[in-house]
Amino acid sequence: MSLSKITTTVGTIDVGKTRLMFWDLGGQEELQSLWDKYYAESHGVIYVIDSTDEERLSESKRAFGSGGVPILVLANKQDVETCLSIPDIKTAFSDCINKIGKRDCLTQACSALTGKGVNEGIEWMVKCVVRNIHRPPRKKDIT
Ligand SMILES: Nc1nc2c(ncn2[C@@H]2O[C@H](COP(=O)(O)OP(=O)(O)OP(=O)(O)O)[C@@H](O)[C@H]2O)c(=O)[nH]1
Repeated sequence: MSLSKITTTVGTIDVGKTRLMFWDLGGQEELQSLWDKYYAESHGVIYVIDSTDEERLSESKRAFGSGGVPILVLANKQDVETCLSIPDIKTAFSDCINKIGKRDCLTQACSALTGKGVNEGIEWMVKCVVRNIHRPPRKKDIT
């Protein structure tokens, strides 16, 4: 595999007094073994789902990791008329309930094209992370 496929991009966003650092992890199956290393140091996980691609939903489901940090599912491309609705997506993910467990989880409709719904999702994540400040990620588990 070429190195450029593994490299992750990092971005930072300040929301009030909170600074969020993002790692963009590739979704390809051969990269998924690396995810656990990132999960172990993360305070939250955001899954960006393509709401127009029903076939790849099952792929996203397989990628759903277990753990204790909040999960934001951003159902992207909601501007496309034929997209899956939020109830459809929630139904598709209903068998992931065991992996979600007791942690916070939100499925938020959004469109990267128009920007709609993105802020709502990020603000929700900030609230969860700040509230969990005494519940840090599983850093000790890193091998
Ligand atoms: N209509 C619509 N198109 C979108 C939206 N978000 C992304 N796209 C389009 O979907 C295509 C893929 O977008 P990318 O941002 O390259 O997706 P990606 O998952 O980051 O792709 P990788 O480069 O493989 O990681 C592009 O043609 C985008 O313009 C959206 O909210 N609405």
